Amino acid sequence: MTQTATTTPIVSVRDLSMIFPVPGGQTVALQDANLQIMPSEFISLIGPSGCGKTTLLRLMADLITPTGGELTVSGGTPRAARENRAYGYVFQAPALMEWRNVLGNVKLPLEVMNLPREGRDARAREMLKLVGLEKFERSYPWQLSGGMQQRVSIARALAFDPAILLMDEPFGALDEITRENLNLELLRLWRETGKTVVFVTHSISEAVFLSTRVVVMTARPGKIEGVVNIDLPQPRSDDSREDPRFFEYATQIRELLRKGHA
Ligand SMILES: Nc1ncnc2c1ncn2[C@@H]1O[C@H](COP(=O)(O)OP(=O)(O)OP(=O)(O)O)[C@@H](O)[C@H]1O
Repeated sequence: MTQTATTTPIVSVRDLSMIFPVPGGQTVALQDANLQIMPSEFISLIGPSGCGKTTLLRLMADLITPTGGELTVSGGTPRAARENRAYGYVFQAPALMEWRNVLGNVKLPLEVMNLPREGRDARAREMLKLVGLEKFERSYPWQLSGGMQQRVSIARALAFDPAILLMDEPFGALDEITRENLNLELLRLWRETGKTVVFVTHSISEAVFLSTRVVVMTARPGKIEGVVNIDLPQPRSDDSREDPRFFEYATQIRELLRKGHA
């Protein structure tokens, strides 16, 4: 039984396409993508602007419907997965409600989902502890740094215990040091929770550092150019960045990006 659980993909993408009609034509945002994501993997999607990274994430989250191919999540439709609260979504901007304090923001999805009132505070506090913000539950978003705000939005995304965390360039707007710290925190959180993470980034080093596999995408049409297994030891640490293989993986990804560009 355990074996079945570990060999069945949590996300299965087969010949998936997304074509948007645009004035005077169409945009092929994603063409014939194939990808199998196993439970508890950390997958990064990397590629130039317009290669379909966000489109792929939005398809998985059932925010848009594919124009071709097949996509299953936990063996069912993306809609069923959404209804089963399989997804937590983290955007580039933290998108917190300014008039709610930190606890109120993290509790929001639990209120929207109509979860029992008694459990909401406890659950929100638990998530704040997980992201190291338990002392800030009464603060308002404007009182927090950008990195702290993004941690609140991660806690919010985790509040109803989704199996899959979809993250669309969550650290793109942060300075390098804050970003590296949050990378380490995210990995700790990933190890502790066993979530499957699908993470969009423009940074090759961020993708190598975080991921078990990196999906390299190219634009016009948006497609998957290749997938690179990142076989660096776990848990990753600052030392991982000094590992000679780190540079080899980065070079491999850069070459795939160049190939797609050419
Ligand atoms: N709703 C839409 N209607 C029309 N075109 C769209 C729509 N959504 C995305 N596109 C187009 O599809 C292509 C892929 O977009 P997508 O946002 O997935 O790219 P991306 O790789 O996430 O880019 P970025 O790195 O800039 O966020 C782009 O050419 C984009 O303009």
